[in-house]
Amino acid sequence: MVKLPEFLKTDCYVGGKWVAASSDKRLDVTDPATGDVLASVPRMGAEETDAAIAAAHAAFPDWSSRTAAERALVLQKWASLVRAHADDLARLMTQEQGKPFAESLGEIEYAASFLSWFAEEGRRLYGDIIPPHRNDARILVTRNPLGVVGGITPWNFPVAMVTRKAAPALAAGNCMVLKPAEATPLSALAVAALGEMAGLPAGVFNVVTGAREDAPAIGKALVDSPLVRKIGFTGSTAVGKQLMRDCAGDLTKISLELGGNAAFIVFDDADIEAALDGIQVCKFRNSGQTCIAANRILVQESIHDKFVAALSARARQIQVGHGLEKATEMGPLVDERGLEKVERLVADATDKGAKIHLGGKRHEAGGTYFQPTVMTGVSTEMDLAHEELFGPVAAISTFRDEQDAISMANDTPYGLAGYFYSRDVGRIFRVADALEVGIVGVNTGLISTEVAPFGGVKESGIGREGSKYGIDDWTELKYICLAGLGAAA
Ligand SMILES: NC(=O)C1=CN([C@@H]2O[C@H](COP(=O)(O)OP(=O)(O)OC[C@H]3O[C@@H](n4cnc5c(N)ncnc54)[C@H](O)[C@@H]3O)[C@@H](O)[C@H]2O)C=CC1
Ligand SMILES: O=C(O)[C@H](O)CS(=O)(=O)O
Repeated sequence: MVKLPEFLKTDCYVGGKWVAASSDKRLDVTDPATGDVLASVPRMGAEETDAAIAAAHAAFPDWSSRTAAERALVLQKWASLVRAHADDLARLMTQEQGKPFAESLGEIEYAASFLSWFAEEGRRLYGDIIPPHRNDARILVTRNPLGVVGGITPWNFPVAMVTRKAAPALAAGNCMVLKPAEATPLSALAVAALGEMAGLPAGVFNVVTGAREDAPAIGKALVDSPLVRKIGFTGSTAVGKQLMRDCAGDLTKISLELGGNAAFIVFDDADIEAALDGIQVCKFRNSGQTCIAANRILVQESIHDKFVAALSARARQIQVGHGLEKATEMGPLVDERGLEKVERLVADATDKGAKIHLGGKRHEAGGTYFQPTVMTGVSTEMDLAHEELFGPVAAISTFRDEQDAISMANDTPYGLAGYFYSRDVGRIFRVADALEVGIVGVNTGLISTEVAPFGGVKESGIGREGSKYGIDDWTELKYICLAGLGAAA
């Protein structure tokens, strides 16, 4: 366990103070690999959330009136502190979320990159001066902060999803109340501690934690408050839709990064070894618990058997274990609920005719570990063709030709990411254009970067995070018609 007291926080961060719940109720945080209790955090609700909103509201005038360069200095300091504490943050993340230490380290750098990136994007929130419609006037357009904003984040990237929301929001001059996932609150509180060390003024960034059953009340307090102008959410499509319905009450803006059902297409002209490398990162990273994971693997008929054999041989080598063990390449699923979902989807598929080539069951290591799994003969009659697996299961189907692959890939209400491997340049442009997604990986399974717009279409979400586009949703335009200036001589 991380032993740096100024770093590991087990109370919530509200108005620049570390506080418990008014009820004193607390939630145990456990290591998914061992079931050991790591620490406990407050179980907050509407009352404490309202207090955090009030603190953010009180902090907004000063924070928003600072220059973008002054805010950037704090965010850059925050980024350097996150990087300076990468090992401890990564160790903490591995213990509360389960991913291998090397993946946690990678996520810490990814998280810091959002702070560095948006520190500078905040300094480029340029407006416009538009040629006026009358000659005694000037037209100005400015981009302004919203005020108090809310963030609700998931457990699968417990540090990067926090900074991917907080960095643009604060860089634009907003003040935030964040609710992290019940499974991984310690990572979010550690990020807040480093923000405090970086010089964030009291109330600019607030973190309220709670159990799963507290989430609706915290969410409702955020959505219903007339002071909260926007909610940024990453998580399941079901919860995202509910939040969007609730935001309609007083038209609170909302951006949604929701579930996916990514197709991973391997054409017969693909570099097979490269495609296998791509599946390694796009299917088995984070034990498959990412919304951009390869949920459906579509392999062209002529290379199917060779590909399945090669993939099974690779998957068989994956070292499963505790994320802090050096040899570990894949950790446990985050909780029993996630494990039962994977078991249900695998059983449904085999009942409907899918064939297991490798794995398919709980791992002999026990706990919430699941075996790296390779299944073939997957069809649209099976639930896992339509539902986010969020597990280390390579579900393979075959396709005849390019049009068949595109139709299968687009046959889903989701539209976050899609991947394909081909070395035919005409096919690359045709398929990239035809996939109904927000993100396309061509000859790669790893698309995550702070410089590119991350987000989905259809039922995978609204808005984009990261990139020069990622700050827009945390700002509002103002048009100023400056008239009475007299006509130019
Ligand atoms: N798109 C993505 O990155 C993610 C997708 N998922 C999908 O969602 C499934 C379930 O995972 P969960 O972690 O349970 O996702 P979830 O959507 O239930 O939780 C995500 C966040 O929303 C909060 N939340 C839950 N219900 C809420 C409510 N009524 N009001 C306000 N906040 C609420 C949770 O406490 C957490 O902080 C996964 O199996 C996966 O399919 C989950 C996490 C991330
Ligand atoms: O940036 C990423 O890699 C994703 O946000 C992680 S997830 O949303 O696919 O889980």
